[in-house]
Amino acid sequence: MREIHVAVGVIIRDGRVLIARRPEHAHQGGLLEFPGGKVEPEETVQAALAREIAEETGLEIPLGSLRPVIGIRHDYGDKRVFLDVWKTDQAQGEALGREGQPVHWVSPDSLRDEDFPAANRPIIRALQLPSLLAITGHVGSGARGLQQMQGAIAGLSKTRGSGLVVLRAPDRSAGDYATLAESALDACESAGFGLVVHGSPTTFDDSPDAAGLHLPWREARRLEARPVPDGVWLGVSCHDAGEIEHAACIGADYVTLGPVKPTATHPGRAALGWAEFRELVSGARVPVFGLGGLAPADLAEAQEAGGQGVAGIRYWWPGG
Ligand SMILES: Nc1nc2c([nH]c(=O)n2[C@@H]2O[C@H](COP(=O)(O)OP(=O)(O)OP(=O)(O)O)[C@@H](O)[C@H]2O)c(=O)[nH]1
Repeated sequence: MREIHVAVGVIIRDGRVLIARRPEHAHQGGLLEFPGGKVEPEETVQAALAREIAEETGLEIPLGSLRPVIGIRHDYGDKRVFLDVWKTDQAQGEALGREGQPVHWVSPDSLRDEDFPAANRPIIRALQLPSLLAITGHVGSGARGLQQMQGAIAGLSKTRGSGLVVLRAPDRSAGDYATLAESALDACESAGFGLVVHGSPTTFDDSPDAAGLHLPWREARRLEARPVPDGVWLGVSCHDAGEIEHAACIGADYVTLGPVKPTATHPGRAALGWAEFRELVSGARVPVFGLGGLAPADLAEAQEAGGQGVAGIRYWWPGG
C-alpha cells in the first residue's frame, strides 16, 4: 500500500491550538484533527500546508514561520500515512470552518488521545511536553545535598517557568532514592515543575505521585508493555534506531537520544553529531530530546533537526 504524505499544521495563538472535526464520511471521520491534508506531487510540505489551511480555515500562513514538530508513520490497515507535522504561531486572520466543519482553539493540555486518530498520539505528546528536560547531576549526601537540589530546582523555575525535572541518582539504594524523590517532589511542586523519577517500574511504584518515569535503556529493554498508567510521562534513554522503536512499542511518551556532542560524563562514547541525530529523529514515532553536551543554546538546532528539544544536566545543575 502506498504511503500518503500528509501535511499537518499545529497553529498556535495565545497558547491555544486550532483543531477541527473531521467530517463523518471521511477517513477517521468524526474524530478531531489538526488542519492539513495531502501533499500534492511537486508541492513542498510547507506549500501544501498553507494551501490546505487556507482552504479549510481561511487562515494565512507565512511559509517562513513554519517549524518542524514531528514526523509520524502510521498504518491504519486501510491506509498508510506519513504525518509531516509543522507549527506556526503567526497565522493571520480569523479561523472559520470553511468546509462546514467546527473549528476550535483549545489548550494543548486539554487534548485527549481518544478524540483523535491513533496516529496523532505523538503529536499531542509533543505539544504537551516542554522543550527542555532538566536532568539532575550528582546529589550530595545529607542535608547539604538536599538543600543544593532544592535550590537548583527553585532556581530553574525562575528562569524556565515550568517543565519537567528528571531525578537521576543511580548510586542510591531504592529506599534512599524514594526519600530523595519525596523532597524533590516537594521542591518541584513549589516551583511548578513535574518530577520524573528515574529507574525501574518499581521506582515509580515507590513514588506514585511523580509526574513520570524515565527508564534507562537497560530497564526499558526488558519490558514488553507500558509499565505506568496513561497520564504519567514515560521516557526512555535511547542511543540508536532500534532502541527508539522499542521505546515506541512499549508506549513511551518521549525518548532521549545521545550523546549528540561529546560529554565529560561519558567520555568513551562516540558522539552522534547533528546529522545522525536528524536522521534518527526522522525515523522516530515519539518526540525525541537531544542529550549529551547540550544546553538551551542548542535548542534551535535540535528543533530544526525535528527534535522535541534538549535534555541536560550542566546547564542548570550546580557544578554541572
Ligand atoms: N488533516 C489531518 N489528517 C490526519 C490527522 N491525523 C491523521 O491520522 N490524519 C490522516 O491523514 C490523512 C489526510 O487526510 P485528509 O482527508 O485530511 O486529506 P485531504 O484533505 O487532502 O483529503 P481528501 O482529498 O481525501 O479530501 C487521512 O487519512 C487522515 O485520517 C490530522 O491530525 N490532520
